[in-house]
Amino acid sequence: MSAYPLVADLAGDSVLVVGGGAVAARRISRLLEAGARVVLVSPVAVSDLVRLAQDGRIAWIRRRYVEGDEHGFGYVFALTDDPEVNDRIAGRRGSAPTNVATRTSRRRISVPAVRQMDGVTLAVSCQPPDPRRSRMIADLCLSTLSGRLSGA
Ligand SMILES: C[C@@]1(CC(=O)O)C2=NC(=C\c3[nH]c(c(CCC(=O)O)c3CC(=O)O)Cc3[nH]c(c(CC(=O)O)c3CCC(=O)O)/C=C3\N/C(=C\2)[C@@H](CCC(=O)O)[C@]3(C)CC(=O)O)/[C@H]1CCC(=O)O
Ligand SMILES: NC(=O)c1ccc[n+]([C@@H]2O[C@H](COP(=O)([O-])OP(=O)(O)OC[C@H]3O[C@@H](n4cnc5c(N)ncnc54)[C@H](O)[C@@H]3O)[C@@H](O)[C@H]2O)c1
Repeated sequence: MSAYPLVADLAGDSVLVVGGGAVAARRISRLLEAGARVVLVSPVAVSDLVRLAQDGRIAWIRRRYVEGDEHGFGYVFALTDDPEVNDRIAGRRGSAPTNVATRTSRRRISVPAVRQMDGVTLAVSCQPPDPRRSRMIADLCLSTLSGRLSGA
């Protein structure tokens, strides 16, 4: 894939996240910071997500994904540990841009390694995906820029 980077304004947008593991917790934390309304579909969730649901910060539908759940959402995150389920969600005809956590040819949007400081967002992504390299480069950029950004 030749990537086309975008910066999205998700404030007030409804986003569906399927799967409630560590990857979902990471994605949802950033989605909430961006002001998105998160609906989680998952039979089980990690403790951070259970707490967010208890506090009313996300809506948690406590069951497995059912075909059609993605209807009406602007963005979808298929983050279960079952690549077949994730691919099925991403492959639905007419569905919203979908992020897939497992290896796939159906990932329409990708999540970069992100670092933020002084109102600047750094986002690093590799094609093909190489999360460790992305993380390493993002950290390197951050330490290089540290203390040098204000006023720049
Ligand atoms: C940057 C970061 C952002 C984030 O996730 O928040 C991120 N992965 C992170 C961590 C991480 N990822 C993985 C591990 C486990 C061990 C390891 O390998 O180290 C860990 C470590 C951990 O979890 O701690 C394994 C893994 N990742 C992907 C696959 C499937 C594949 O390769 O297709 C597999 C194998 C799964 C399998 O076995 O099936 C795919 C993707 N991971 C991406 C992003 C996107 C491409 C980024 C790029 O452009 O390079 C993409 C395409 C997903 C997407 O877009 O959703 C974050 C660093 C956080 C930071 O420091 O900022
Ligand atoms: N993209 C990335 O950055 C990245 C990083 C690490 C791991 N991974 C891969 O992504 C997947 C998810 O990682 P994780 O650590 O969050 O996994 P996890 O096993 O902790 O969580 C998976 C979640 O999916 C839920 N689930 C399973 N089947 C479901 C279904 N049919 N409908 C709804 N929910 C369902 C489970 O209840 C669980 O909450 C793993 O397969 C892992 O290999 C991706």
